[in-house]
Amino acid sequence: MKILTAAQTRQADAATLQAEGITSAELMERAATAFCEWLLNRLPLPGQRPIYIFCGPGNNGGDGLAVARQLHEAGYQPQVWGLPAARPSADFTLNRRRLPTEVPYQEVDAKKLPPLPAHALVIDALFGTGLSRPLTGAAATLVQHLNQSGAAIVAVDLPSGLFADAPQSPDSPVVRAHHTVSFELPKLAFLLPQNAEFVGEWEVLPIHLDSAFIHNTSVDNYFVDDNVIRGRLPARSKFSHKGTFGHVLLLAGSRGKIGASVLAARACLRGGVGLLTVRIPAVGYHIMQTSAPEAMTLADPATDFVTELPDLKPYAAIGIGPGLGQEHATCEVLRQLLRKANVPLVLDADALNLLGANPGLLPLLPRESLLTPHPKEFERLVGKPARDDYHRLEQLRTFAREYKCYCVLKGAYTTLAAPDGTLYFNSTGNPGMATGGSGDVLTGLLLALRADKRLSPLDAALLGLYAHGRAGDRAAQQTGEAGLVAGDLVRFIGPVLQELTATPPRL
Ligand SMILES: NC(=O)C1=CN([C@@H]2O[C@H](COP(=O)(O)OP(=O)(O)OC[C@H]3O[C@@H](n4cnc5c(N)ncnc54)[C@H](O)[C@@H]3O)[C@@H](O)[C@H]2O)[C@@H](O)CC1
Ligand SMILES: [K+]
Repeated sequence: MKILTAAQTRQADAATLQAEGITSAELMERAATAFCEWLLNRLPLPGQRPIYIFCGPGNNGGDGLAVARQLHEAGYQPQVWGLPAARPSADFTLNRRRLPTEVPYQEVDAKKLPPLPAHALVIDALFGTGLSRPLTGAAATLVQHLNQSGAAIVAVDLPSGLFADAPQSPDSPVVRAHHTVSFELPKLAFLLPQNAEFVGEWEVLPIHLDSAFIHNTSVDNYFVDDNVIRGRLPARSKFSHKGTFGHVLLLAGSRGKIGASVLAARACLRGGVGLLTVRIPAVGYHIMQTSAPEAMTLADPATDFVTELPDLKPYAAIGIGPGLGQEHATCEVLRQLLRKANVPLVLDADALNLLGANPGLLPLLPRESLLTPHPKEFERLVGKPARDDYHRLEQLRTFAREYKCYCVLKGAYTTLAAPDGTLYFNSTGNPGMATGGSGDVLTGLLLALRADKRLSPLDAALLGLYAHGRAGDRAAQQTGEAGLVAGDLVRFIGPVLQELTATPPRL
């Protein structure tokens, strides 16, 4: 799914009007109808809960007025409050006129704001994608009033005061919505941790914007949901053999962190790899042999950490990092690997910390390497903290472009940057996955998929991130979020990959 900017959304609206020969008021009616359907499925019967609709002067306010009319038609009695405005939009004015006389419309007086009972439902239709500057004056006072009311707030399209795709100034108030109900495509603002307190739960309802326009519009950001991923994993041919799915090497583990290498190895095996060899310090030899008997184990001559790079010839892809430690000798192994490898690399955890501590190694990264830092590891990689979440995304884009790599920033809506700077936001996963070892599982899974020659590097990465999150969602259904441990994810990798596999066309 594409993520459009506010400007592109306006163009999509215009393209839809032209392609369908409809008026902007008709498109507004479609948005209001979709919103009301969503709301009516959740509202108690009329009369049980007071509904207040706050409307701004533009088309977001126009949506609010159309919603008020439709709720009235459904038997509800909303109160409508409008911000005083010198030049309301044409569709605002039209819908203001269409508002039945039984629906009270009052202008907001910043000095005498309406009292809002805590059990009220507030619909925030003050500002949407047309917000052009931080809120001040009556609008700012009203937003603060709504936030302090304790009422449940549903925002139409965007919480008012929030920009769709840019940071807001820290002193501008923003509506703290419990739900944000938007149209057609998600907005970048919904995906950033710094906006979570304003956006709440979000939903995108289809209003059938012109699909040809959306198809032909190039974007910097994508949202990766089930529709994007399902069927991306090709079905296995009846005649495939273990060579088809590649022989991979995993360099991992150090004394006290052998578990990380075991989790990555198990995930790699469940990810469908043909053969797996693990390079591990001698202390982990027996542990690996008993915990993951399907893997071949190459013990390092050193007891506690990896000090020697094995012959790389047999391998279709190589992973390095889980539990590796940051010894000097291990850093030399990484340096040699970066110099010698001519197959896809997956780098995680201590391999990234070593890169961060030795930035001279970064230019050695082979093209299309896949790196999987969490925000702290990413900060070490780029050497400076981000000002905010938007800045971090730009750092991520720049990093991927500069080193021609795929770089994953782990977290809610884990974000993949491709070498061309495009960002892909993953939609699966839950807070239960914020637990030790879940990154090791991701590394193993990505390594298996990266070795699968049938998948492009982009598809391997997108599929791996999506499947990892979905395995986490399945696991959490059984264990609860708090009870989830990384090993639980491994059990669900197989079934989830099966669900995402392409099915042959029906006869
Ligand atoms: N494709 C879609 O998503 C559709 C969007 N529609 C709605 O249209 C909205 C966009 O409408 P508009 O472009 O009219 O924009 P808005 O309604 O978001 O706001 C624009 C108005 O607010 C004023 N304004 C901007 N910043 C301000 C500030 N800080 N303080 C005070 N006034 C400020 C502008 O001067 C203008 O009058 C969307 O958010 C959505 O709700 C729907 O009506 C139809 C379909
Ligand atoms: K709004």
